[in-house]
Amino acid sequence: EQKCGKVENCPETKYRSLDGSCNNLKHPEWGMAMTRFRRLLPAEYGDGIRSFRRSKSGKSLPNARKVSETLFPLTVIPDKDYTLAQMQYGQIITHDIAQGGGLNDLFCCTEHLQYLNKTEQAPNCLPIAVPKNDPFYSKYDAKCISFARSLTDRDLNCGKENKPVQQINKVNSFLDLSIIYGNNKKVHDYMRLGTGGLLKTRKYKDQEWPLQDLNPSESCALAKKNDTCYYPSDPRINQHPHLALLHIIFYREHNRIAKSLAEINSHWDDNTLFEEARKINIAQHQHVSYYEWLSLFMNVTTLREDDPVGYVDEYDENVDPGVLSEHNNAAFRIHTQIAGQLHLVEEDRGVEGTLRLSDWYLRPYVLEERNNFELLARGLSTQRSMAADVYHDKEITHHWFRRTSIGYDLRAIDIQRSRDTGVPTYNKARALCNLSVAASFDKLVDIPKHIQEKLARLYETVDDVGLLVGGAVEDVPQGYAIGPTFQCILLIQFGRTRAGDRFWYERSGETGFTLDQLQEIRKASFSRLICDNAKGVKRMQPKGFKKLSSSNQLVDCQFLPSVNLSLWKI
Ligand code: HEM
Repeated sequence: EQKCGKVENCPETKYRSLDGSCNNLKHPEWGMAMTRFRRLLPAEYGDGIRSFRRSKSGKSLPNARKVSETLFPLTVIPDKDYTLAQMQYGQIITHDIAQGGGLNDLFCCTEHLQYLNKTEQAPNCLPIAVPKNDPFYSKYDAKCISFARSLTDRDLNCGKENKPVQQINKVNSFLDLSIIYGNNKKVHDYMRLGTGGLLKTRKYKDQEWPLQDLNPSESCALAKKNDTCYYPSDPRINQHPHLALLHIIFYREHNRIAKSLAEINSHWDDNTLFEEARKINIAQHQHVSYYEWLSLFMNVTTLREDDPVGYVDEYDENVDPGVLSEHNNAAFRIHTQIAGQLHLVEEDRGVEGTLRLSDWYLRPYVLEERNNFELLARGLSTQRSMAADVYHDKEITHHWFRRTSIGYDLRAIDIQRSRDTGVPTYNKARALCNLSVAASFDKLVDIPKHIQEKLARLYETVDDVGLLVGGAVEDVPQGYAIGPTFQCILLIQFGRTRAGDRFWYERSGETGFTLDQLQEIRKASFSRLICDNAKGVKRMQPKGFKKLSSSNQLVDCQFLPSVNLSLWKI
């Protein structure tokens, strides 16, 4: 059954599948959608199988909301170098390779975080307090818990009963723009126009927009019935305006490439045009992700050389690209750089207005009003992201989904989610990374003293601190966005994501490009993507993830390197 990743036969094709199956011909299920997250370390559950991790002495760990409030206070400090685009591209990468959420019975408890300030304890739902007399309790608790209970270990764990539960990644683990193309045929086919290699789009104000979701439900909190909400090629597309904006950039980029290819190769049929455009779109995205984004973010010299010329053939069929739980449920949950106010920025880079993030969760239609799309696109690459530190914006730690509920704390959800998913302790991850293991709070060498003291007040022993919490409070070395433990995990993950992808864009052979084409792909940049797909943006700085400066000044879009598609002429 697909859920457990069984693939019978792999078709012969030079293009990627949608669900990631058959990328690896020896292990066709590796990296496939609806298969289990991988682990570096054994899961740590309270009962060894599925319940929240507990303290070493067997007690509940400190309340997640309390941990969030104590360790991740509210302050707005802009980053010195990065633009908000740097943060936003990170969310695109995350969504491209992982979608977790809950399939184990404690997931529902995480949903109750909004009640954390109340004191009564919910049965079956230990660390979360939900008042029984609250209407939400019966609605959610009963529904959730009974759903969860109806799942057997078999459902949860691909038939491996009585083994520690492993959560399922609903999307494929490859960096392949599945957020745009879908992870399954049904979604994919719905979006294909069937001619010219194009994706279906809606024309409005002389621009192309994604299809409207005709049955919007939980994925959208519409103000008025007919307001636009986008068809969920990825269910998270509507989450907030900047995320939807980058989705649209990639949609338009696909059609832009397909139209050019159709002019160059008029004999190509719909499918060839579609697959070749998809392949180029994905290649550019992989290039921006690794060379422009990841290299900014952390020291990737151990991951690859800076500026390769020629092919990079590192594919290894023994490398499993499946997303790691330690990555998805701890190290990569980098929510500290999120900004609560989104600037609307004019062509001269003056700020014309601001959108409050929590006003616009699940209301993407704001992009289509006035010229907001362009104003927000410029804002993304002009406004600075929040600093990579312990401080978080209250839009995310108090008001997440404020308009549809009383407001969640995303950081508390992260903390709870990592306990849900059996993520191991900080010390165990440090040992795995060959970093020092602390015998007491004051021996946490990468964590500042004042935070060591807070940890000591929250936890019984240093061995109770989870990877997500310990890693997120480490000192961040100058020029990086995360501390050494998270860097170690990300290096493992992104090393596997590349070396485990048979279709990696820098490879030679029939899945790759000609050398000349590859050198063209290497001209792709975030700024060029914006220039080509946000019509009203006429000037961008070459490095869109970095703030404007004397060495990164605005230039006319035409002067930014671009990929010459005429090299695809056959
Ligand atoms: C405005 C920006 C962002 C918002 C509003 C946001 C919000 C969220 C939400 C609501 C979740 C689900 C939490 C749960 O139920 O477990 C989540 C998960 C996650 N986020 Fe973010 N996030 C943002 C940016 C980022 C960035 C920049 C990164 C990394 C660089 C990131 C990494 C992750 C990861 C790895 C997950 C787990 C994914 C999954 O399993 O589905 N997020 N985020």
